[in-house]
Amino acid sequence: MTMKDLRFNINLYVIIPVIFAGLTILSLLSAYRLTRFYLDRHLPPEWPLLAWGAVLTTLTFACGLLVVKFLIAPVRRFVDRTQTMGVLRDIGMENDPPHATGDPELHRFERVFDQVTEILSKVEARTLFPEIVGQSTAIRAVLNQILKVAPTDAIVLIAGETGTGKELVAHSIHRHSRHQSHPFVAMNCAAIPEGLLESELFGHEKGAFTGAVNRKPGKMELAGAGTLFLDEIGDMPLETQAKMLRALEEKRIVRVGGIHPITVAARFIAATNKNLPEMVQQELFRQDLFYRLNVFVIQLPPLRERREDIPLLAEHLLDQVAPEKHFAPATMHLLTAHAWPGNVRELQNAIQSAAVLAGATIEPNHLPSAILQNITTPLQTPAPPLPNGAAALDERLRTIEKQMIVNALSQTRGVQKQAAEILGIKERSLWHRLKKYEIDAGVFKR
Ligand SMILES: Nc1ncnc2c1ncn2[C@@H]1O[C@H](COP(=O)(O)OP(=O)(O)OP(=O)(O)O)[C@@H](O)[C@H]1O
Repeated sequence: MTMKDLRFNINLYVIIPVIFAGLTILSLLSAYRLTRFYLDRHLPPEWPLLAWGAVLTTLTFACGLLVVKFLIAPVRRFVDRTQTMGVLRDIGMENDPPHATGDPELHRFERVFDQVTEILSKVEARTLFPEIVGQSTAIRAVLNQILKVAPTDAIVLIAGETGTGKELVAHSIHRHSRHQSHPFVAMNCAAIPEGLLESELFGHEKGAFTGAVNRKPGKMELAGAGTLFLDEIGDMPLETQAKMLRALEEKRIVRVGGIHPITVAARFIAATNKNLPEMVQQELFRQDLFYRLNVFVIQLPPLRERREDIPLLAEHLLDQVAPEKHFAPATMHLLTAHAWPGNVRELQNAIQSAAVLAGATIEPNHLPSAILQNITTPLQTPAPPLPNGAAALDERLRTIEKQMIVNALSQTRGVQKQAAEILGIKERSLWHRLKKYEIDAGVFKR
């Protein structure tokens, strides 16, 4: 805290109580003097005292108003200005629950402050983690966890389905840690043949086994004082797990075929898409290693549980491969509705291939067939924002109807007869609706 802040605090916290205490003392003294004055002259002091009391009450009331005005005015100015900026959601008080009590103005302040804090936290996340795209609550919680754990040396276990961004998160932890100026070394335990895993991890001496023609440092050594990211740790064989545990506990390793211990300075981050507790129960994963790894767990949510991130991610991923292209609204609806079992990686691949096929606009028929066939939640597709909170029911129904038609046509790859059957309407009726909504069934044909 600077000296200036300190002076401001002392001023506010001392001056206001001093003003009111001073007013009370003055009132007491003047009332005492007034009573004495009248009693000394054998006159009744009641009426003069009452009049004096009224003057003092008005004075104190005015002082209170001034203080409140002095304190509230800048807050109100700030709130008014932010409300006209348009970045805040409409905070109409009509949405307040009927039992809401208290000053509506304070309610308004509270809501604006909440939204401003939310926006600032998004801005902070964007600045600190430009590589991690997403504004869902789940992703923001993950970013907070990264910020918390990165400066510590704690082992981190990142759990999540394939393609959810585990390696990306491990990288971000490294970038925000004291190890950032040292290497980030990643090793996928599932991608290395069982017999070679130990030598990859700990290194080997020349002649340690057939083919070991030279001494080779392992990933732990290569990471130095950096970060070692062990992906798919659930696929590590039990024997290697025992050695890994020892390395984590003793912070020392011995190369395969070697005798000299080497100190390990790297920070460990592990990731898995398997259910490790279940594997422990089935004795496929060592319990002691699991406890050692299970210190700080970051659970990455699958994409289908944070659908609000899909449009952002899709735009970001398209920007990386074809910034001049854009999505047709129907394509974005389909992307948002898909279940994405392969998560962000699947989305990335879908966008890459669609960008190759498409011209300036990516239409539904440019998407991989799995996305067109595998529509799981047609009605959960978010409707485009409506013009105002009290938008007509008709408009909402039109949007839902249009989405259902688009989804049905996507499923049937533009075959109107089948689409009409899915929708439970006559083909003629579908034809009329296509005309009404200006939907070109041809774009769904592949
Ligand atoms: N939130 C995100 N923002 C931007 N890109 C992302 C995000 N999440 C994942 N990606 C991208 O998706 C791809 C897959 O991510 P990553 O390799 O980190 O997933 P993973 O969970 O480690 O996958 P696996 O389990 O298959 O190893 C990467 O290209 C990554 O950059």
